[in-house]
Amino acid sequence: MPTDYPDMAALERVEDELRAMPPLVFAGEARNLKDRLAQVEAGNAFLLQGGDCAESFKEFSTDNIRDTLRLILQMAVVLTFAGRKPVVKVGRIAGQFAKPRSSAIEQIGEVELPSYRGDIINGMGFTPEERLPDPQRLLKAYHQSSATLNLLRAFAGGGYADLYNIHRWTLGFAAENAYGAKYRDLADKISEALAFMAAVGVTPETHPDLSRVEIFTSHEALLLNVESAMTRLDGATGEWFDTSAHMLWIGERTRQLDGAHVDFMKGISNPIGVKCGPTMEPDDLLPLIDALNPDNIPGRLTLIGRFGADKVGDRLPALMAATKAEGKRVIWSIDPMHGNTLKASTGFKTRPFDRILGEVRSFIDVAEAEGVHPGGVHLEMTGQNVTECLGGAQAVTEDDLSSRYHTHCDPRLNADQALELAFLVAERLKSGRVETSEAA
Ligand SMILES: O=C[C@H](O)[C@H](O)COP(=O)(O)O
Ligand SMILES: C=C(OP(=O)(O)O)C(=O)O
Ligand SMILES: [Mn+2]
Repeated sequence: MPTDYPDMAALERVEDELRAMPPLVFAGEARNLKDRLAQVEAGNAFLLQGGDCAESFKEFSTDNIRDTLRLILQMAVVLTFAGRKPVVKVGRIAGQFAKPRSSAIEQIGEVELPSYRGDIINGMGFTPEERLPDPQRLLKAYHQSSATLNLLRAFAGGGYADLYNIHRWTLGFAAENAYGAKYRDLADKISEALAFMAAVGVTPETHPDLSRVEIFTSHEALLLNVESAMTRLDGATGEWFDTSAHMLWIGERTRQLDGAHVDFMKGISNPIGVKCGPTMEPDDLLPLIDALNPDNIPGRLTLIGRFGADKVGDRLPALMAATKAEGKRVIWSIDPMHGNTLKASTGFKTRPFDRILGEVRSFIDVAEAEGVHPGGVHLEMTGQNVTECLGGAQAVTEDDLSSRYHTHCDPRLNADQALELAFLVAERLKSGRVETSEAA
């Protein structure tokens, strides 16, 4: 529970308001996601989870939401085509506002101020006023999440995500480079396949799923006062659901077995994730799994490794071997972002694309060696043409970082880099296709 609001009574009033707000998602939708994730656990599908590190009030716009969705759709098409498996699409979106920070204090020169903790708590500007927690921000984040979700639902079901529109998704800056061209080739092949299917009678009229997609939302369940205020009883089943998102995850800094975050997540029935960092041992992981998924329900629990390209090969095998040996029905996914952050000589927080890719590759290697399905990727990315991560086909350099560095917290892959990563993962999934489906 945050205690550093200047007016705690005002915070409590806002929490009461949130308790009275309509849910952002329904229990049935969260259950649907759990079913889709059970297919990932069984090795029959792949999880693509991605979006901003930190959503912000400033970057809230129709274009940003559309471009993030477009990128997710493009990546999903690439992964589906290669892997021949459905891709479960989960955005870090419509609620991903709160940030855990390494340090409670930020110092610039002689001045020390409380750190920025995400727009849902305080402001990014380096002034005492901005850094003061303001409860009204909780309501602003709720309403922004609601509008974001509304637009996502409209795009997902109202024609934009129609596979017959696949060529329209190529519009945008990513269209002009090597991976844009590769994407256009793929889109051509899919259009041909759709034309063939239409000729044999499979059309959106007979198969409405061809013209809509399922997109789910997720964020880190960091602010337990907010998550509790959004938790509702599902009358149909008597289960509690956190209705702020379909899926919630526990961050690397708050995954203590006897901690409040684990305790909260035990009580909700949404599908959940846990970040697994380089200090985690099998003896930490197994009790955590028992606490969070005591009935071993497939689709309930996703383990999101985030070790660093240099550590994943050392740290992951024992964890994967333990979950396999103990028959734990969990999904293994990889977040190749948070273990690969460094400070550029110019002072910007950044991540080299080759390390990000390296961690994904090692993850797939380890999973194959352990006979485990490499179930998914968890990415910080944006549909915008930002310069936050180094490298990629467009070779963003340290000097380029300052030109379009817009993130409110961690460096994100831009649309080019994310699409490139999807193609490279797709190639690996393609080559592992036979073994993976046998293992499933
Ligand atoms: O998104 C994750 C964390 O909030 C972030 O990596 C912490 O960054 P910091 O080390 O700059 O606080
Ligand atoms: C805080 C995050 O990651 P982690 O908990 O893995 O550091 C995040 O996903 O933004
Ligand atoms: Mn982050």
